[in-house]
Amino acid sequence: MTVQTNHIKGNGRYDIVWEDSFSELMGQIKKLHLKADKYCIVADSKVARVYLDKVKEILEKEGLYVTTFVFPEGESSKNLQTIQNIYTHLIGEHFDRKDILVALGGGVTGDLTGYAAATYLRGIDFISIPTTLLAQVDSSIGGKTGVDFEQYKNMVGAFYNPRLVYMNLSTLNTLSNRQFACGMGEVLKTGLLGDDDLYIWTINHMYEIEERDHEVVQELIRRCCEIKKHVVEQDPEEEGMRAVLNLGHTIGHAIEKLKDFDLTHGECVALGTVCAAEISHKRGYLSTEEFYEIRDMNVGFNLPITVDGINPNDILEVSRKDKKVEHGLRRFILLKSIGNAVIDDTVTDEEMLEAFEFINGDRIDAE
Ligand SMILES: NC(=O)c1ccc[n+]([C@@H]2O[C@H](COP(=O)([O-])OP(=O)(O)OC[C@H]3O[C@@H](n4cnc5c(N)ncnc54)[C@H](O)[C@@H]3O)[C@@H](O)[C@H]2O)c1
Ligand SMILES: O=C(O)C(=O)C[C@@H](O)[C@H](O)[C@H](O)COP(=O)(O)O
Ligand SMILES: [Zn+2]
Repeated sequence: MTVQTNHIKGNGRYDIVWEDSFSELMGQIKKLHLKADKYCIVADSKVARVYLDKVKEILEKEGLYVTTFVFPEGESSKNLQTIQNIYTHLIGEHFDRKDILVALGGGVTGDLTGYAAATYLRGIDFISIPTTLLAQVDSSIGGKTGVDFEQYKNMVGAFYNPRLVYMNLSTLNTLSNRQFACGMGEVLKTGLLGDDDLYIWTINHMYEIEERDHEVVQELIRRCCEIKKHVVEQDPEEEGMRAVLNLGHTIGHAIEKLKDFDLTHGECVALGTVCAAEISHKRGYLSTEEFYEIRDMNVGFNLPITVDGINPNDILEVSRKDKKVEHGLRRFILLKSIGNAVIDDTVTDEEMLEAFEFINGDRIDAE
């Protein structure tokens, strides 16, 4: 599948390749006719232990010079300090504008590597090898790169596309159940915002997904990629409708920050999606059955339905600093129906507080 986003600075066109091993990686890279002398593979400490040597060996077999940059795993590394460390490494290795970064890992690695690629020497090429479900269904596509700043999510970044997205689906075999569930948070979001058929198909295949049935997971990833491609090709730099991909993220990002990144991104998105569905239900867009089904799907896919230790007023405060705030108004993503998300800037503080109460574990525990 090829993503075509012509008017993004950098490279707007790239192939997304799904394979079950790394065996086709070099062939795909050769197709790009890159003029690089050097490759730097960026990976977090956990992914490095499992996959770094394999990918390095594949590149080195072609006589390429390969260096590696490994950072401590986790969201707490997604910051400007790690970006600076990448620059220092690249300068030390004399990387020039023809040389290549390779993001090997999950969304954190992709966001960091993409941003380093967008900014080092005003932009060098990068290749993405996503290894988490979340990265394969969402973050490796669409060119959003960046880092957190003062723990505010993705506050600094750039739209910058890779030259190639190479998915080796067998890497999911080593993913923990919690990280697999994290990816499911974005999968459920994707169906809800853009494809009711995918949403229903996902529910109907809950058992096979839980078992990580190869065929089913492969189809799941392809379908999510199709939807994301469709959205980002229409609005590559989020001037309008791309914001629907942010379903669940207004409250989700606030929870992520307020919980000091103890919850995964996908868990927070899943909680935020319940809140968005609650507001959509109160407004009469979703039926009571639809709302409760959305909430209960979190349970079905090992995602939370409550969070504790958060002052609801802090949700309001943090979400006022959301990137989607325009002219002081929060832009919220609501569900007009299953599979049809809309941007709405009329959601009030009261609606948000009421929705949060639905997932507020402190309140629910006290009952
Ligand atoms: N750019 C985008 O469009 C976009 C979209 C969605 C999310 N994101 C960002 O992505 C990040 C979340 O991504 P994530 O959930 O992949 O987190 P992550 O990159 O931190 O990976 C999660 C964990 O899984 C481990 N891991 C990765 N691949 C593995 C494998 N194959 N086997 C075993 N362990 C493996 C990692 O070491 C890490 O501990 C957040 O920062 C979020 O903001 C970005
Ligand atoms: O690609 C997009 O656009 C998305 O919104 C996908 C989200 O899942 C992702 O978490 C993204 O990083 C959020 O973007 P942000 O601009 O709200 O930080
Ligand atoms: Zn997300």
